[in-house]
Amino acid sequence: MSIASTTSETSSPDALVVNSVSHSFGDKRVLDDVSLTVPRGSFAVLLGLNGAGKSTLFALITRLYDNVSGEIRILGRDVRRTPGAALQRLGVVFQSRTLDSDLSLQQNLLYHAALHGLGRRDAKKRAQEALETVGLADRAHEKVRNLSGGQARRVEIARALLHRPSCLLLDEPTVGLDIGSRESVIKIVRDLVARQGLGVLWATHLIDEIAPDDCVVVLHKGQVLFTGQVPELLKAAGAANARDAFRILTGTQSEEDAA
Ligand SMILES: Nc1ncnc2c1ncn2[C@@H]1O[C@H](COP(=O)(O)OP(=O)(O)OP(=O)(O)O)[C@@H](O)[C@H]1O
Repeated sequence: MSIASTTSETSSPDALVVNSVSHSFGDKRVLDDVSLTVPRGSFAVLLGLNGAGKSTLFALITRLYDNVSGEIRILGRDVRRTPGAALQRLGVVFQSRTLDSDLSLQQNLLYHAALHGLGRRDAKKRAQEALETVGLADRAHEKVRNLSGGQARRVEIARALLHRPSCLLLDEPTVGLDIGSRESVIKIVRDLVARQGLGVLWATHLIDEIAPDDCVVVLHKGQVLFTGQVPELLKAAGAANARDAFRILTGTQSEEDAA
């Protein structure tokens, strides 16, 4: 990840650019001049404790809230000026579960595809492909309520891929999952980056989800404290491992601060 942001539209724009974005709820400033860039084909980790501002940033990127300051671009398209074109290139897995448990996996996906204006036949084909990508094609006609938490997350990833986005946002996608399910979800997303060149922004408070060559953005109390790869993080903090580096940078001490 580069700190320098691509603010103009180019022939090969970054998957996501957030440039000098701030946000307040009333008097409370929860994001303060936040900038980050996720190039295509890269896995970027937005690392922050509860309350750091990760979900608020996601709400601004997805236009749930309006960014009144700064600039957000998806594949070069400004989300405020050209929201349709920008959001068309974005897939999102939100923190809270949003599948209909009384519908089958395929029905959940077809419903979402219809919202994106996909025709029925195309939607069925894409739904099958997306379920194959997450290893659940053989469960397409089962009800979501029969799935484990990790499997349901994988369906949400499949759903986020239906309209073939170039940028994928995932907000704490592994919370509440056991170790095996977490690993499977992370692997699916890393494979999407490696094989399909998606740019991924993965928000988490779990330091052990970071791989050495990931781009890491440390967000703390609404401010970006660090942007770069793990070796630079260790160097910047003078620490032996990422957990210690995070604690030093954020001034947090206790074990439970960053799991
Ligand atoms: N709608 C809101 N109104 C007022 N304050 C809010 C609102 N949403 C979030 N906040 C506050 O903004 C700050 C950032 O919250 P946010 O949910 O973005 O953090 P987070 O990093 O996603 O943490 P978590 O994982 O716990 O959701 C917190 O102090 C939170 O209490």
